[in-house]
Amino acid sequence: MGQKWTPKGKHCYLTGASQGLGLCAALQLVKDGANVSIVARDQGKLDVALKKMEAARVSPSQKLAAYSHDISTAAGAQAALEAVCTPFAGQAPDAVFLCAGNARPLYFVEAKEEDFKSQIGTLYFTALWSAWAVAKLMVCQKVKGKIVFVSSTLGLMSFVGYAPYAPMKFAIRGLADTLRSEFQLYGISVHIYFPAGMFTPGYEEENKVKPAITKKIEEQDKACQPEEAAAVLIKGVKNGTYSIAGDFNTMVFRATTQSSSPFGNIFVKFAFEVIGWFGVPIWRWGVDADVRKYAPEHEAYLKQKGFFENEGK
Ligand SMILES: NC(=O)C1=CN([C@@H]2O[C@H](COP(=O)(O)OP(=O)(O)OC[C@H]3O[C@@H](n4cnc5c(N)ncnc54)[C@H](OP(=O)(O)O)[C@@H]3O)[C@@H](O)[C@H]2O)C=CC1
Ligand SMILES: CCCCCCCCCCCCCCCC(=O)[C@@H](N)CO
Repeated sequence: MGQKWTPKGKHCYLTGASQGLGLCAALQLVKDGANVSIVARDQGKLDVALKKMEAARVSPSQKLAAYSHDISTAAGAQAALEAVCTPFAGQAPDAVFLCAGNARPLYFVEAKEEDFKSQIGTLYFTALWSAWAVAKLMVCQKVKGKIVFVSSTLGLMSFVGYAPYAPMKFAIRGLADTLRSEFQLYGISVHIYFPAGMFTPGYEEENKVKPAITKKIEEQDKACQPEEAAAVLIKGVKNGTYSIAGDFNTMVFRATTQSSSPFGNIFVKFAFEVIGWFGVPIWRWGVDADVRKYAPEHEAYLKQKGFFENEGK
């Protein structure tokens, strides 16, 4: 409390940082003078990312590294953490940013078993297993570090198309709320970030499969550049903010779904809550009407895809 956290000279570990939000956050931490380790799967993208980090370094003594691991399993997350800690003599990182994730927006009845499983893996398990491995190491070594989760506006509300995705972002919030409480036992601080849309490579990918009605609803959310989103995230962590959000809509949904987590200034929270009491139902009436109006077009779409002949299989 009071004093700001400074990344300079600290070891920051970011998952999912070969592109998008994670890479932008990594670059900002490099510019702040931190030692930065990143993990993702694709080696080619990691090589490019590491070059960008090297170009951003502010001191020759900064340790910058990139490792390829699939962290959607407990063993993968453990192996990644061990690799990341090796240049630091096995010492736990000072701050961990859990940015790995991707989105596969699909209609629930059209999604395959693998679609759900893969979203559980890339969204929830990447966060859970890394947080678990890191926390155990921090507790053993008495490192009073930081663990930063990345949820989404869709961790506070949801709508058509996000059945494989939003529940995982809600789950991350449940985990972060629990650990914020529990890790006071060790002096480890927990943060959670709720970004709205960001123009990242992942966003472009998800838009290739995103249902038209989902796209239409999302038009009301102006996506931002990931650099901007990363700046909001890092500022929140530096300030010691538990629940971090950078845009109006997210702040409204957060204020109306606060649960037991800390909310910062009570007057600000109250103002957003009042806006939400009226704004959210009005928004929902409009969206629900759009969804119902879309039903005939959706039925035609399912028919054209042969959904009915295959009995949904
Ligand atoms: N973009 C947006 O509009 C929004 C995004 N978010 C969330 O923010 C986070 C970052 O999103 P964004 O930057 O758009 O995502 P991107 O898809 O652009 O980048 C995701 C990163 O995660 C890595 N990754 C994915 N799965 C794994 C895995 N199993 N093991 C290791 N690394 C993995 C990817 O690399 P590789 O595939 O090579 O492993 C990549 O580096 C995600 O959690 C996302 O859900 C939240 C709200 C909005
Ligand atoms: C008063 C209330 C007004 C409300 C207007 C709300 C508009 C809808 C907001 C939807 C935003 C979704 C962003 C998250 C995207 C995401 O996480 C995925 N795309 C993953 O990458």
